[in-house]
Amino acid sequence: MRHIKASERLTEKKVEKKLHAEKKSASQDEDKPKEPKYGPMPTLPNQRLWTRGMMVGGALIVLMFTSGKGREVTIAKQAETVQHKGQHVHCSDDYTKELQQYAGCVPEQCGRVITDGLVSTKEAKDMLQLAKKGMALGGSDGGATILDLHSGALSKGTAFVNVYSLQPNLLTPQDYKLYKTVRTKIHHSVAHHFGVAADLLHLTHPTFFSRLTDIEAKSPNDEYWHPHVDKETYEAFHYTSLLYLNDFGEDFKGGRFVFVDQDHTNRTVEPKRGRVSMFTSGSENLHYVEKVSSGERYALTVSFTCNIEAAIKDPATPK
Ligand SMILES: O=C(O)CCC(=O)C(=O)O
Ligand SMILES: [Fe+2]
Repeated sequence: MRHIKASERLTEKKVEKKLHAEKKSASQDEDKPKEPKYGPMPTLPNQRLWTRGMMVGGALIVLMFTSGKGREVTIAKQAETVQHKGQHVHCSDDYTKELQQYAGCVPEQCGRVITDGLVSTKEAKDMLQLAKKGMALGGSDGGATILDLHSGALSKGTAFVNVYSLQPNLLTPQDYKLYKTVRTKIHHSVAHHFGVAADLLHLTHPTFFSRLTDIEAKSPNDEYWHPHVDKETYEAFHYTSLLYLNDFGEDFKGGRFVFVDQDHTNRTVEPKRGRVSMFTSGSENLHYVEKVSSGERYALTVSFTCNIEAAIKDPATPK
């Protein structure tokens, strides 16, 4: 067992409190008690009550079978500014095996947090330019182009090329600096919100820029809209974060991020430039991205692990 320092304990307590408070306010938002609209219910003779009850019950059953859709809640709209808005979600069993091995790092409190303002609009704009510069050297034939500045992988046609082989001096010293500044901010924010000491958390593969469009998929890599669990795709993942680089509804249509929750509720995040979404990577956070219907949607996926063997380094100037 790792000995948790008193100061860390305090931080964890605070985070726990914060997540509780956020959960409370989130559910309060969603389930505000309504004033009775039509005044008190009239009292009815027993028989009529029965018939009424049967009718209402029947209608409910029909509704359940015909709608089958559950409800939708928006966690963060593009037009609003949110600060650490999120929910607690009961952790899945996905981490049980690792709890001892990576004590103090593996999620024990699961959920998601969305925050604007951590990454400035200027930083997000500059990151977008960086993504565009790299992607100009390739691009998928289908709807999803990815650029991984750690490995150099870039979609081209229906396969991948290495941007550093194509252009060794692609990134300027300012580019490296910007990338590192932004990813360090996200790193500390993930650590803080999930109550983990930042040095126990490591950046992992794949961490990449994405550009999503409405172009028809040409390879399985282009099919970005399937519901999935990040930890099932990449075992080392413990925390996933996303930085959105442009705006839903303005730069592109469709492309909202959707958490598919066990309570038959889809909880949606609308991408907004500079918005960061962080969540635990297990099956408590099943999610998908809606198909983009027009425009180009840019984001950066930043992935974290507790397993130092799966750690990757920041991109650095070639020697
Ligand atoms: O771009 C997004 O909003 C999410 C992408 C995603 O689900 C992923 O990279 O695993
Ligand atoms: Fe994902």
